[in-house]
Amino acid sequence: MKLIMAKDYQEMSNKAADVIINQVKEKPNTVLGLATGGTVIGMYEALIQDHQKNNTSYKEVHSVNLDEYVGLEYTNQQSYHYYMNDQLFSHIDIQADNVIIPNGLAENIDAACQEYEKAIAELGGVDLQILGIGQNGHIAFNEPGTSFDSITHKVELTESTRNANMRYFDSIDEVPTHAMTMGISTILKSKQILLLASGKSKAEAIYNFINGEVHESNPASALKNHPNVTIIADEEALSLVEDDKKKVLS
Ligand SMILES: N[C@@H]1[C@@H](O)[C@H](O)[C@@H](COP(=O)(O)O)O[C@@H]1O
Repeated sequence: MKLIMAKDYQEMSNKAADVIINQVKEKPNTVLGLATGGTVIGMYEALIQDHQKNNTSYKEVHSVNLDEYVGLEYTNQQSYHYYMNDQLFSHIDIQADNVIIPNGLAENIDAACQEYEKAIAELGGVDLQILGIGQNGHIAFNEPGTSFDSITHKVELTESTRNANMRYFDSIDEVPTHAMTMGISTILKSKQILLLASGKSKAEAIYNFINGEVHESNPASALKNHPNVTIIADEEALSLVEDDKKKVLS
């Protein structure tokens, strides 16, 4: 596991964008695994700026997203379909047909989960997966206690996650109770993983991830079993991690 330290949110975002840009330049038909949430917005902004300035092209890129709420219309601004179009896809030259996001509106969610897993496999797997981390260590919507063997599945969101995500909704009642998410084993199949964290609210999760043992009570800890993981975190997110630990990892 490698650690790239950043001063603040902006620097974290720029460094993460650079990893993606280099990947896409090296392999134009890259399969990108994308995330939603507040953490990655600055990274998407940096990608858009680079696309406008340097013409980095996403024409041959395929993307798969980590998760989606169950039951939210795609026109709902809080759906991850809406988010991805709004924050990234409508600003770059990625082709609509090359984008897949879990179908949280499917009549049969279990079947849709299986299809999603198959669709990722048919693309040859994810080359570079971007991840945020929840305050309770969740990755995508894999909450504490999720099996490390899990594949794409439907989950009931914990109160802690619904509360953390409430800031995007008008009230807690509007926050969906369920989501569809790539499983932990789906995520671990990615060839390279980039985990981003910014701010004090993530300090404990990052400390537990770096120092804690590998255990299903901490979903992020599964990443320690992966051969190619890079954390990009800012000073606040790293504020609880000991200096020697940071040195060893960077
Ligand atoms: N499902 C998403 C995750 O994919 C995201 O990484 C995490 C952190 O979100 P944020 O970046 O807004 O802190 O929580 C959300 O619930």
